[in-house]
Amino acid sequence: MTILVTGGCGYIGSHTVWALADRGETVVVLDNLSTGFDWAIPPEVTLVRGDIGDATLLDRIITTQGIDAIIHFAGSIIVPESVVDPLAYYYNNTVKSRDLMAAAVRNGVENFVFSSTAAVYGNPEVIPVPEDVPLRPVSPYGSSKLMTEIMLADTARAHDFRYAALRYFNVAGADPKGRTGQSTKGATHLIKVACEAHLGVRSEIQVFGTDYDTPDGTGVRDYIHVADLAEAHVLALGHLRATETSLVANCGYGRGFSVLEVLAAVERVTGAKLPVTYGPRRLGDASSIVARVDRIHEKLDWHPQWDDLDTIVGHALAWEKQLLTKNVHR
Ligand SMILES: NC(=O)c1ccc[n+]([C@@H]2O[C@H](COP(=O)([O-])OP(=O)(O)OC[C@H]3O[C@@H](n4cnc5c(N)ncnc54)[C@H](O)[C@@H]3O)[C@@H](O)[C@H]2O)c1
Ligand SMILES: O=c1ccn([C@@H]2O[C@H](COP(=O)(O)OP(=O)(O)O[C@H]3O[C@H](CO)[C@@H](O)[C@H](O)[C@H]3O)[C@@H](O)[C@H]2O)c(=O)[nH]1
Repeated sequence: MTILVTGGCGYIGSHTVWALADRGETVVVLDNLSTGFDWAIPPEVTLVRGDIGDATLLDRIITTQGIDAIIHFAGSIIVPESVVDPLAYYYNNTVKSRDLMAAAVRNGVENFVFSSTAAVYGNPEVIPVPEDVPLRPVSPYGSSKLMTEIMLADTARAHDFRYAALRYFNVAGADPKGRTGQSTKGATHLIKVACEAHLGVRSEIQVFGTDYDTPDGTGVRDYIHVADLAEAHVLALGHLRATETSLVANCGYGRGFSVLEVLAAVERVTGAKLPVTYGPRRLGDASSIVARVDRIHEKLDWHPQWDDLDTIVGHALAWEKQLLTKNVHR
């Protein structure tokens, strides 16, 4: 049984590929390296450089490699970019996910794990937000992922096909063993940007909006360590194989931190003041999103190991220092 991991050279994908390899699973990665890195995965894992929209390539990989499951990370991930160029997001995230699902159905692949997002909730009325509230995304990015979830549910009703849609909240940190991390150039994620600002890779970090309806006026998010998220994928795949039932689950810790609390954690971990400026709200940003997490604990028996903001920041910072010496963006 071989697992096809799309987007496996990216941030979350590479952590999951390492986690699968650590457990002796056989993995094939399909990645077009638009934002991923070939060195981010274990050397023994097969990498096919190509696009998830390439039906011929998908048929060839699935039939020649004996694929029984797909974990689908490949996609475009920047919320404000999706506001500026929505059709690019619907193409890469929605249209091409449809192509990948069609290849799965055509070739009899019955297990499909999908990277969904807290962005499907928009500005939820209930916080922590459970999975079964009405979904009202506030960005094309969130809509592109919701449309994929809808296609997955319809496909599972029509075919021998089951899926896990994992709704990630804010993913941060890096492999505790230092084998991979978030390496994207020009990343927009708060903890990575703050670590870059600390190391002088950026001149400053700007707080986007101080007038939200939150305790300190800045956006609140549920930050989850990427290694715990990778483990959730391993468990979700086990769930699909063992129970043959689909699952939609939030992936977070169930508690929120504001932007200012995160920046304070970075200052605590580094022992240095950050160069902070204050600006307007960013396009497409929700005010506050925190996960309700009963379901993932109950269905997957998930036991997070790294639920601590300072630990997440520490691992992110250690990786950022490695990136400086690797000089990957030269
Ligand atoms: N990072 C987060 O906080 C977060 C939160 C929620 C959901 N997600 C979702 O998780 C998934 C992975 O995100 P990430 O942070 O690792 O991003 P990433 O940009 O590091 O990884 C995406 C990977 O997919 C590849 N890719 C993109 N389009 C492709 C295509 N058409 N064909 C083949 N490969 C393609 C890229 O080269 C890259 O390796 C995405 O689907 C994203 O929407 C991320
Ligand atoms: O330089 C920065 C970067 C971010 N923020 C704020 O920090 C918070 C978190 O922002 P960011 O780290 O960019 O994450 P989100 O915009 O919340 O989106 C992430 O988390 C979503 C799930 O909630 C995923 O779907 C997206 O892919 C992923 O980019 C938000 O309030 C931002 O406004 C700043 O103030 N300054």
